[in-house]
Amino acid sequence: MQYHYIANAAVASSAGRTIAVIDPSDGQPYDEIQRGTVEDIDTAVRAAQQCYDGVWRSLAPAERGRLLQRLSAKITENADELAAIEQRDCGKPTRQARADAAALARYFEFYAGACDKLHGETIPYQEGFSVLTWREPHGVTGHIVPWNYPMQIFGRCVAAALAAGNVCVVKPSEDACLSILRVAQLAAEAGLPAGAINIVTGYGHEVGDALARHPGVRHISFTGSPRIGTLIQQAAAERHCPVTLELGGKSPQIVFADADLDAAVPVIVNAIVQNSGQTCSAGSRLLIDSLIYEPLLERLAQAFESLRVGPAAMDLDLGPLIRQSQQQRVWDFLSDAQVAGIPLVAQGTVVDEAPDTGFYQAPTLLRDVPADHRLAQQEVFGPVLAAMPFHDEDHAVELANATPFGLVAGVWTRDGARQLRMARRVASGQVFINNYGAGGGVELPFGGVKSSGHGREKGFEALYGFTTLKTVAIRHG
Ligand SMILES: NC(=O)C1=CN([C@@H]2O[C@H](COP(=O)(O)OP(=O)(O)OC[C@H]3O[C@@H](n4cnc5c(N)ncnc54)[C@H](O)[C@@H]3O)[C@@H](O)[C@H]2O)C=CC1
Ligand SMILES: O=Cc1ccc(S(=O)(=O)O)cc1
Repeated sequence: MQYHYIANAAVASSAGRTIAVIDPSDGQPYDEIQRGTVEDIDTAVRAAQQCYDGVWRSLAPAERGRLLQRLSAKITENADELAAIEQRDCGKPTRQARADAAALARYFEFYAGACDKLHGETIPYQEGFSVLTWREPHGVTGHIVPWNYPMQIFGRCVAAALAAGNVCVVKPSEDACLSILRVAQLAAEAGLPAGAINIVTGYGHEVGDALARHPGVRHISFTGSPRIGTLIQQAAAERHCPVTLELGGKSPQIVFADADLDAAVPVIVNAIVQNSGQTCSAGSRLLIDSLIYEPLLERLAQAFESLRVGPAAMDLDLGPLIRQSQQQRVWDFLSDAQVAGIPLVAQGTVVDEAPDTGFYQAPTLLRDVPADHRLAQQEVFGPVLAAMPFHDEDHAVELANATPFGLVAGVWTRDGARQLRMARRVASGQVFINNYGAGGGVELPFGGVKSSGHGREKGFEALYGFTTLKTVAIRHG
């Protein structure tokens, strides 16, 4: 049985109700989490505020940094255990689960080093004045985390919020929260004071909504679907609370005829199969120069056909999807493709060892997908790559920008001038030239434009979102 983690202690739901934890590799329940309540959120926010007022706000930034560094070391010491928890909870192949644990440690390491480097400015103003700015924390920050990368997304927002001097209340996904509960225990072992990190589990419409509405929460960071992002922003707007929204995308990989295809093919494949396509920054649209359309599709077909899907512990190319409804969502997209006559180029294989009760989906390559079809417009959040041809650079830009989203783009060309032109013209928060990273390194600011959200996570930039700027104007004499 798992409990909320509030003020460095395990706490049961005030309603005494629980939710089953399902292993996506076989669809069977194996644990229970607390089904939190509005009262549980209130308890957590109060604990956080007490920590902020009592200890956290008066800690020297360098001391905050030491605590975060200690937590990073604890995560590294316990990385195998954390990876094993995440693997079973989310269905991640071993390599991915280990990479996520390493990234979590790296978030705390990076932001530990940033605590004492976040400063304001002095501003030349008028004779007789000194003007300075201070970057002040919001206080209690709320974090609503999805199920696709629980450790990584927890790390990227909570480490930055703490580094900026805030305390955190976290609502992980009801579909995957076990690793986050364990990290909160490690934080206590690392010496973080009671109330600095508080975790309340439960359903989004119950505890997520309560967190977004709580008057004591002064900033919300949310990663998830555009529909829920809108609800969060509306709830926060009631009390003018700032929000950071990371809402996924329909990110294009744009391949010109002069591209190095040997380099591009494995990266294009990985960008859609990593985490079974359940990645906000998945490269889910493939725009191909018509001059190389057929040969590139042939190479990709071979690559897709070699991919194997199976139980997470088998550490194959792909594990299962997170839950049955996500599997159904992918099936619905694929059956729409069939009805629309969109050609299926290639699929990988679900291995015989995969139980029928698990949530498996073979990676699928589709071609000639019309730019206005929902497969080219909406996030599938599964391993489905939609390819389409373009005839020149303007057409490539037009297609790249023809969705409601704008999170990440990949551009493959050897032409230096075109690299820069494309980077300017594509509407997205990140552009990768001749590479593609699922969000890139910890150092690189990450976030979207249009329906992909607003605000930036990661890098130094994230710290600005977790602070508010105070201007102090002193008149002398
Ligand atoms: N950008 C990203 O990384 C993610 C995008 N998605 C997209 O969303 C689709 C649906 O997945 P879901 O799990 O349903 O995403 P979701 O947006 O419902 O869930 C994300 C988080 O929000 C919480 N939540 C749900 N309703 C809420 C509410 N009314 N108030 C406050 N919090 C709430 C959930 O409990 C979870 O912690 C996916 O197929 C994918 O397209 C989902 C997860 C992550
Ligand atoms: O799903 C969105 C997502 C998850 C992880 C990352 S990264 O690992 O920080 O690159 C980026 C986007």
